[in-house]
Amino acid sequence: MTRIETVRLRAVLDSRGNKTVEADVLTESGGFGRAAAPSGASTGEYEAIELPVNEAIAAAREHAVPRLDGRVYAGDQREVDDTLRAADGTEDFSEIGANSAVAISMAAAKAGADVLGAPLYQHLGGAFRGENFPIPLGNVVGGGEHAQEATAIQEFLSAPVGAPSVKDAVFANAQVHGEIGSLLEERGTPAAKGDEGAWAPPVSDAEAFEIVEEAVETVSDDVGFDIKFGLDLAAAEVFEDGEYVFGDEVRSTEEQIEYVAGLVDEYDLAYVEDPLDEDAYEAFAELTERVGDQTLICGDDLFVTNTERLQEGIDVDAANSILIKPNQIGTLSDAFDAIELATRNGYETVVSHRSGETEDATIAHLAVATDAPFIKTGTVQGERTAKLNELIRIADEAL
Ligand SMILES: C=C(OP(=O)(O)O)C(=O)O
Ligand SMILES: [Mg+2]
Repeated sequence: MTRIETVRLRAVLDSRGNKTVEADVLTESGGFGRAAAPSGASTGEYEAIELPVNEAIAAAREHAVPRLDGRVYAGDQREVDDTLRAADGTEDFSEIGANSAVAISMAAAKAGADVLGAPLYQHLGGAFRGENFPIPLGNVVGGGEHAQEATAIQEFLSAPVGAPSVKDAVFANAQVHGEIGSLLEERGTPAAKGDEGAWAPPVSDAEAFEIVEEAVETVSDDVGFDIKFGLDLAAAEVFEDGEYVFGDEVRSTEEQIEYVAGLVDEYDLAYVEDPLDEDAYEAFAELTERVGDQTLICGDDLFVTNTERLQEGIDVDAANSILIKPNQIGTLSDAFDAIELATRNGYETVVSHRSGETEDATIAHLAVATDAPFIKTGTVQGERTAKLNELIRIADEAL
């Protein structure tokens, strides 16, 4: 049986060198699951609360663990996650921390899968899961909150939309990353890397567009399938007193809509995340009305994986896509609910990492389990390749 015997919590390192929560779930029959919480830097105002790690662990040990040990089945994800919510008692996990909650939720899912002898994506997706694989959106150039002295736009994302397989797509993104490294070297532009492993060169956004466009064209020609690119503008981070301040460029809301619509046309962008502020439902709707049939307009800080905020967006046609980050909302069940609501309403889902990550690969399984058309989980660097390589293994049935 999958009844939880013990939940263990500890602090481990994330990719930024910060502490994060890791959970082990052991079941009475010897099942085992381990998972760690990721952590954002450009966090949305409406996200569930990440507590300081020692506080989150102490609070979860006091309030959640006694309700789980010996009482709840790890294989019953809803029961695990309802128990976490009941133990917390707040809307936003401010008592036990969304970092403790999501680590326990994901570890329980893995323990449930272990007892069943099934891969995690199979346990989460069930027998009638579809057979699609997500297209990986790979961060290749970036700045914003993820790197100093780099682009004002947070992420330029390679989007290998024509790749014949997930493996081809993953390798193509890495090739685009490598090509950009060569282009920067040719230009004599020194470039560090940002938190997610993307190049973080000291260039303007306009220059970055030219470099990324050239790289995706070169690699697309080489591999023989279509590669586009997209953006995460993370606009809420630069919205100040009613204006969008991207480096030296300051724009009103109408100007920002005009600017982004122009970029979609000029670069045939496949994907545009958070082009406007996290409260700007109407402005989002205006942009979606203009270019939503040409590209994905995706809400990250806008929706924060929260069904209530997503429903508000659906009501006004604010976007046509949602980013899914389990730690934004606190449990896998909540993330599933957001995916289901999105899918029912014709929104595309993009399962996503955070800028602070660990080797945990749960999101690769979540994307496959839910038939998500996209996954955003970086391009290179160990904590990113952990998810990408897991996707390749899933496709290869090699788990
Ligand atoms: C992954 C992102 O960054 P962070 O985790 O810093 O929110 C994002 O904004 O989509
Ligand atoms: Mg984002």
